[in-house]
Amino acid sequence: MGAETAASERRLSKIDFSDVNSSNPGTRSWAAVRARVMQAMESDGCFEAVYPRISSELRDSLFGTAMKELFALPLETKLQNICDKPFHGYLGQIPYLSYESLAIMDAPFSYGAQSFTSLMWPSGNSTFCETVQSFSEQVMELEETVRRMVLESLGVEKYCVAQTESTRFLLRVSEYGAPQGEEEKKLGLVPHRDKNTLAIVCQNQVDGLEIETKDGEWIPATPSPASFIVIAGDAFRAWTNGRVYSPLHRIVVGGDTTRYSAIIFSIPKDEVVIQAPPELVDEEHPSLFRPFLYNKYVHYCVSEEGMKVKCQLDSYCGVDAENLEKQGDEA
Ligand SMILES: O=C(O)CCC(=O)C(=O)O
Ligand SMILES: [Fe+2]
Repeated sequence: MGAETAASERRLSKIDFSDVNSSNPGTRSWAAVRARVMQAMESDGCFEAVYPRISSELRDSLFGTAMKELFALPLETKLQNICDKPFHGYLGQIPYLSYESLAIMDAPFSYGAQSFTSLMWPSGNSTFCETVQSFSEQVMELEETVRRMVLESLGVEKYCVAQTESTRFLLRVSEYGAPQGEEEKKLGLVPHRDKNTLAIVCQNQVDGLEIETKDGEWIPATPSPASFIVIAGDAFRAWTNGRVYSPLHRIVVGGDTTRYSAIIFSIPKDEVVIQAPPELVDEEHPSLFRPFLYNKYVHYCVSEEGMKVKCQLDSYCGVDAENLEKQGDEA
């Protein structure tokens, strides 16, 4: 990968949520953080959120115990994590990637955490179940805070509750094996854009996530131990009529230490039509995307045709390339 991954001058915005209280969104610190969130979502579709409310003990029990126990299970047990929806089950055994990953649907809720736990450990593992559920529930709060801030910035916060009601939350836990002494860095996950609304990424203290800026520069995410990386996906880009950007990102691993990540994805329910609200479409902001069904879009993305195109959202439902180019020039 060599020069392509050379350290970049640019950094992701680092936004401190310590003084932000989601049950009190009227404060001055809320407004200040909100302005920075919107700016980052427009320019990069991504930022680092400092969020010390999630304790280091909880992170430690997730990364130090729960995930290690999970990935140490026999492959045939992990392979039981199947789902007919793309990206909703076990991923791994891909020859050129040192990557293995499991998806826990509805992890913030006890029924979700419990059904996954009993699939992996039929005789039970209550510590695993509680750790996963409690972590996911707390990260879900950060997701809702970020999403509310974006909607408020755009003057469409009245849609917040309905959007949450048509959202499901999935926790994806992943293990990226270290190249172990090999000099070259290795690809852990291919460049892609997320299809869903938002992803809140937490990692053990091993870096590897890189995000491409609009000008094609790859910037490494180097989150602090109390930070999360927030990444916007295509569904949010479409719903905001292109105000929010959905960046390409990839994982590159090096060194001797295994990287673990735990990501809460907010995902529109299958039957949800993704369509920008009328307030976000006007003369200055012509409609960029045709309305689409979320699950049909995801199936397109994994189809032979969808895998070939550079920007899946534009190809699938972009109104016209001219508007998109204009938007790119203004950015
Ligand atoms: O593991 C990470 O840090 C990010 C992985 C990712 O981009 C994904 O699962 O969509
Ligand atoms: Fe991703």
